[in-house]
Amino acid sequence: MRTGYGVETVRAAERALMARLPEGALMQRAAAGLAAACNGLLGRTYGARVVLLVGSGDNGGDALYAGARLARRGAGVTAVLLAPERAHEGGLTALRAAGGRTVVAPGAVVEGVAEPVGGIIARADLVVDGIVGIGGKGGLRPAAVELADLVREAGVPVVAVDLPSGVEAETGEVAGVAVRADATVTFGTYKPGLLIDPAREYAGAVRLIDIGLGPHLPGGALDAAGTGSDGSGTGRGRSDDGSGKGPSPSPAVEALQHGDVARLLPRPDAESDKYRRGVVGVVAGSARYPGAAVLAVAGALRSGAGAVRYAGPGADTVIARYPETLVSAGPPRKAGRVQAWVVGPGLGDEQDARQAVAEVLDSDVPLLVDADGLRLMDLDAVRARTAPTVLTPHAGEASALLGVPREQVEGARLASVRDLAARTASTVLLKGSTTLVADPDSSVPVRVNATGTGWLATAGTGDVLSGLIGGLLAAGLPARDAASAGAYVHGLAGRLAPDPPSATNVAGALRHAWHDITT
Ligand SMILES: NC(=O)C1=CN([C@@H]2O[C@H](COP(=O)(O)OP(=O)(O)OC[C@H]3O[C@@H](n4cnc5c(N)ncnc54)[C@H](O)[C@@H]3O)[C@@H](O)[C@H]2O)[C@@H](O)CC1
Ligand SMILES: Nc1ncnc2c1ncn2[C@@H]1O[C@H](COP(=O)(O)OP(=O)(O)O)[C@@H](O)[C@H]1O
Ligand SMILES: [K+]
Repeated sequence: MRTGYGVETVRAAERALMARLPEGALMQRAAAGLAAACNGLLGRTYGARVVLLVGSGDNGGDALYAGARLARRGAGVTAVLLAPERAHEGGLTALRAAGGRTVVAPGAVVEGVAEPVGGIIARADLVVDGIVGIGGKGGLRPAAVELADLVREAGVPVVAVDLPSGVEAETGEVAGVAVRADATVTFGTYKPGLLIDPAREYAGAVRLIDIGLGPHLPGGALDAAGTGSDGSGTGRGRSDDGSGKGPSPSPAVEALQHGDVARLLPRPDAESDKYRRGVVGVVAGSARYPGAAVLAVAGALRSGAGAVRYAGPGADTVIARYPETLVSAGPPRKAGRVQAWVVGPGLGDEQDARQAVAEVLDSDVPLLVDADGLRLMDLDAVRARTAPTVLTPHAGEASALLGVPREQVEGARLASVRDLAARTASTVLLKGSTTLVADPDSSVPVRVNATGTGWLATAGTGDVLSGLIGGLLAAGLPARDAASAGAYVHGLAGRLAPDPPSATNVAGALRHAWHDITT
């Protein structure tokens, strides 16, 4: 499991660790890791031109100490200081002692002459962004914006220290201008902003440097065990990471890895039969959108469930394509027993569709609602359900449910998915550039999916995902595990399918993804 912690949690862990170490030792570990990463990116450090962008906090300190290390290996290092009188003193001394030089940033409010740094940046082989790290508040200040603009115009390689300056560590939001990095060297743990778009996109390739923080982070042992079970960290009433009220007892976000998903995916044993393995019922498709029925069934058939029932107007189309499906043309209540329902893809908005959604909402088995189902569902009925409910909106559907503009959902994905999960008392999977899965209990970490690809943004792939997750629910996975494992397998299938994939290709590639994960 890959975990991301909020700022207060990171700071508390750092305090605990620092209390056991000599003064400055932690920053030296960070700087050593940063310098090693820069050496790797430069290829040849001797004679390379390195520019450090140095803010007034410890993030700048990391950059200065790493710059000193690079200078000792023969790099020509220039530090551009945003606040010369507040720059990290020890770092400045170390850099100067190693032969590095300093200049004052344009826009820096200081006595002395600001030097034109555009040329220095444009000629750099590498820019090290140490403007601001986890201490950043709000959008970048004007002098920092000016530097970020110069770096963007120069188009030179950038490595960000801990985080690209200007992105929100806590949320992945980006308020205004931020530095775009080719790589980010982060310390001790991932931060949510490194895993969630839009910030994730600014970070480039992320490298985690171990500075010994692990044992001081809450929930670390549990996460390392990779149990993936629901309820980790529950019941301890964490304060929300954005509140600044103190560290939380669990990670803010976590991302499943291959091993975690392998442990979650259903596996038949000697006593299995098709009913024990789980039967998933699919209510999808309409005269207008018959393909959605086929695609949702395609996903369900590759989910590891024992059988797939289909109920609705697409029965003939489905059986023609997948003879292994148990089909009926009537309403869900007449389809026979299932262990989970999927409702919504391509359902249209006829009266029959509305009635079908109401019927499955009324059932006492796990339910996934997608697409048209999200428009047709009665919110009170959703909240009143006794069995788990999974909602799978894209940003547009989430914006309609939340009553906010779509851009707001896309700009604040973490807050949006948490809000929707709390309001609907459901597990919510928010689709898009970063797929997030939130539990209705806000103390449970939000799962971030790491496997997707932009190629999945093609018609019908969401239908496949619905069927897949529904099958995992029928096989007995808890809602959060079914949704996040489903997103993982689906994202991997998107990558394994030939470019550019169609939804049918993605459904076909699910078995390759499954094989890749479990063997
Ligand atoms: N605390 C520790 O033990 C360690 C911290 N490390 C580094 O220290 C960083 C955190 O250091 P700090 O707490 O000093 O905070 P930062 O250096 O991240 O930022 C604080 C400084 O940035 C300025 N600032 C805040 N918001 C800004 C904005 N929007 N635009 C421009 N300037 C802004 C503030 O005036 C303040 O001086 C981490 O990100 C990491 O790089 C590492 O050295 C590892 C060890
Ligand atoms: N930019 C993107 N990067 C990665 N995955 C994406 C992106 N945009 C969409 N997706 C994924 O593609 C799928 C599209 O689902 P959806 O929007 O419901 O489409 P449809 O209704 O046509 O099936 C989802 O799995 C979603 O997460
Ligand atoms: K930074």
